Amino acid sequence: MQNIIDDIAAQMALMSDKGKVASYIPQLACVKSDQFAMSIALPNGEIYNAGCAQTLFSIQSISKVFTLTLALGKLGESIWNRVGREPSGDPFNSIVQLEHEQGKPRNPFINAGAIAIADIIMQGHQPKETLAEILQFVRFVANDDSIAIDEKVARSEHETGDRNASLAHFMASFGHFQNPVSAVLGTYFHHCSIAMNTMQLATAGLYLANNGINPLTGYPVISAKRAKRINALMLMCGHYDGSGEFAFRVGLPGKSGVGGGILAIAPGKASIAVWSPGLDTIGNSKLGTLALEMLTQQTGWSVFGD
Ligand SMILES: NC(=O)CC[C@H](N)C(=O)O
Repeated sequence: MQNIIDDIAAQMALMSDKGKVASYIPQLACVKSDQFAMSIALPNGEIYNAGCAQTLFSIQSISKVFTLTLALGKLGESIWNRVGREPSGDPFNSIVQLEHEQGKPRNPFINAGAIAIADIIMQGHQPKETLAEILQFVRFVANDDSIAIDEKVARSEHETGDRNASLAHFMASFGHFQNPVSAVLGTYFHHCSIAMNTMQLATAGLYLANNGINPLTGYPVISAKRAKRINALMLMCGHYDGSGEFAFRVGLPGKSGVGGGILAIAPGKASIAVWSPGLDTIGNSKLGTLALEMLTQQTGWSVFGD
């Protein structure tokens, strides 16, 4: 396994087109695009790393996997009254479907869906309390208490968050929100700004690769059925309008973030985190996707077979 990921990292270093770093969140535009990291965590506790696997990056939309898990834990299946379970086929920050579909976002991984999930989790509490709960959960599954929010990124998102504010206000206009829009947005911007490295992220995803149980601690995080369903959503919706392409090339449930990270789950086999900040035109990590494609080709881990 170490040879496989060392080889992938070496090949990535040779790529001339590493994609473009996100610039609509100014703080993310400062990140150097020539960085690459990959970590593969196995349910038996082994972890394999290549590249700058200790460098922290902004997990952005990957946080939506953790907030979805929390929301399901708090409110169970009733969350599906507020958020759908279908791929959107539209960009992550699109507003168009909301008008035709009574303010109900297609899925929990597009921005509108994740903002609705933030509202669901808050249950009348302040953003600070909700964020403490989200962080506590991420630290628990990553088995690492040092994980924190990057306040600079959160502020940067807030200052340039007109599109997300539009989505939130538009949904609120249908009477769906239970908390003030500004508080929901504050929660959303901050959970997107959690900073992690690939080692922490791969470890955090292990419960999804291991039937809902964190193999490092032995704690059941969620039921096996719920883990299966979250993986299904990641496969269908985790890369927005690039989800079909990701399934075609990589063949794993995966969730991308505009910070250049991807969390991919090979059920029963591994949790994989990859980071390379340069993005493709859809907003998914260019080299991250390529690295995962190489990995599934070499390991036969695609859920669709060799
Ligand atoms: N694709 C992403 O990672 C988007 C998340 C980012 N925080 C946003 O709201 O735009």
